[in-house]
Amino acid sequence: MQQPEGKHSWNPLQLLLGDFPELQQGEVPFLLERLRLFGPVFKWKFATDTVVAVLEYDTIKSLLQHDGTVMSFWAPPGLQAIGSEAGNKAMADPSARMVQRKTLAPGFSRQALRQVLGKVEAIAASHLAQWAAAEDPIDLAVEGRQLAFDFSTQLLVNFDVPEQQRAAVKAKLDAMFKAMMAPPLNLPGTTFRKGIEAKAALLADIKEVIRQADASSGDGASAFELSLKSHRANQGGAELSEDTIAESGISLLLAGTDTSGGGATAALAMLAQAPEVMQRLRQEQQQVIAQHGPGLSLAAVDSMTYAEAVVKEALRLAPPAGAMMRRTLLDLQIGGKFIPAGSLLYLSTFVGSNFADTQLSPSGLAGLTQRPADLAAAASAWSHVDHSLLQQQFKPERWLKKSEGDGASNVRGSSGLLTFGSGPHVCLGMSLFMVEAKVLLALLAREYDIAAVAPEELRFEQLVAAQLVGNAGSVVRVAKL
Ligand code: HEM
Repeated sequence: MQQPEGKHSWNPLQLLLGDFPELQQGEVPFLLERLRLFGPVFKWKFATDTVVAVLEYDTIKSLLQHDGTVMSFWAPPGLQAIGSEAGNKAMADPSARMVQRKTLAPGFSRQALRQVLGKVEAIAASHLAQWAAAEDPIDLAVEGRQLAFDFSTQLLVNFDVPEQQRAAVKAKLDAMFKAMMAPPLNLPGTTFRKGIEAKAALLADIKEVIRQADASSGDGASAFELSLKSHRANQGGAELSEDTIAESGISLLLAGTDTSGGGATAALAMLAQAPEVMQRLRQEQQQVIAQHGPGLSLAAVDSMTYAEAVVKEALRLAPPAGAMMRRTLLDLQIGGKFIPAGSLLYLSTFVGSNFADTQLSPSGLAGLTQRPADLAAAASAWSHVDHSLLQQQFKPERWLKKSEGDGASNVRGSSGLLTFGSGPHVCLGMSLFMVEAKVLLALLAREYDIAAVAPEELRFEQLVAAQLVGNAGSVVRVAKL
């Protein structure tokens, strides 16, 4: 059977600095150009490894349903080197990964969500009030991350960082995040070394939180504490080391902070240039209040189907995690190509999701590959998601059932979003993020208005994850109604 084709070039200097040169041209043109040349399954070079890229929605979705059986998790060397022993074991061994997931799950249950709902509302309300009180327009790229930092530290590990220490704790998380993506060169001054040092300092901070939690009544309601209880129960009462516990808290912070920040930024940025969507959000809130009263109960949040559609649509167009990496455990045939066991897979959920859209092409990616001119046009249009593309593409209705959606097209049903992954390892924090984002949008729609200062400059770059860029483009005003 045919092997996947592909060619690549890479520059060792850039590799040392932690860059992936081909992606610097923009992820979408790069991937779509190779799609044109080699089809939706092809080889390319990701750092020092050869990777098989898979771009097609149905193939990605179906592979993810067999996660842990036909493929296992894979992380860049920097992440492995900075990760914990337990985390690395879980990455390499699918059954250990599943045990880890089951241990964490109680922290993300409905009961856990109900317990943190009041905190979610208080954090969202305080950020909205600060934004509205600001004299100057606010920079969403910064503010979305600040908001996510508060959500993460307070909801995930109950780590209520004093105002004057926030910048320092955030800098530690940022340094760790950068190190995970950098080559693992443990030399003075390297990005990697800075991450190792930041991790040691953060571990000490989190251990202090654990000591305080253990000394208190012990009925804290963070995802971390609930997971910890289940962790201890699974160990049959055996004591876990403080290091293991603290590492687990750090993993939650890493998994949930930048992702949520990117998601919140994307949703707010898109709303800031879509007054008709804000209008519809307000109408939904009037119905929610009529049905559930003014309080934001979990039932009220569940009933916000339009707000949920807005969040999904923002995550489709500007995904905070645009691809997933795996190592194949068996010889596989993917898209007619032979992929031997042990190969690395790069599953582009961004391309998979966006080019499955029937509005873009009647038969999704397959239709595009048959018409090279369309493919070139798509590559150029999607090299970055900007104001004009958002105007055409930002259609939350596509996530509603046909009866609710004013006849708009439906992307592979409302479960079609690939931004949180899919299958046995779908994002564990998905429901928590949805609650955070829906509460934020509900409060925004009820009490405020948001508008971009220069909507035409709004732009998301797609470089593995989507990022809001451009000064004027990321600046918005939030005003009390
Ligand atoms: C917009 C926000 C978020 C996005 C886009 C996102 C995306 C993802 C994706 C794509 C995966 C699958 C990764 C893979 O299998 O390769 C994942 C897994 C995971 N996410 Fe999220 N995430 C978000 C928020 C959160 C939050 C708030 C948490 C809370 C801690 C979280 C915790 C996790 C965990 C623990 C996993 C691993 C699940 C497993 O391995 O079984 N995520 N996330």
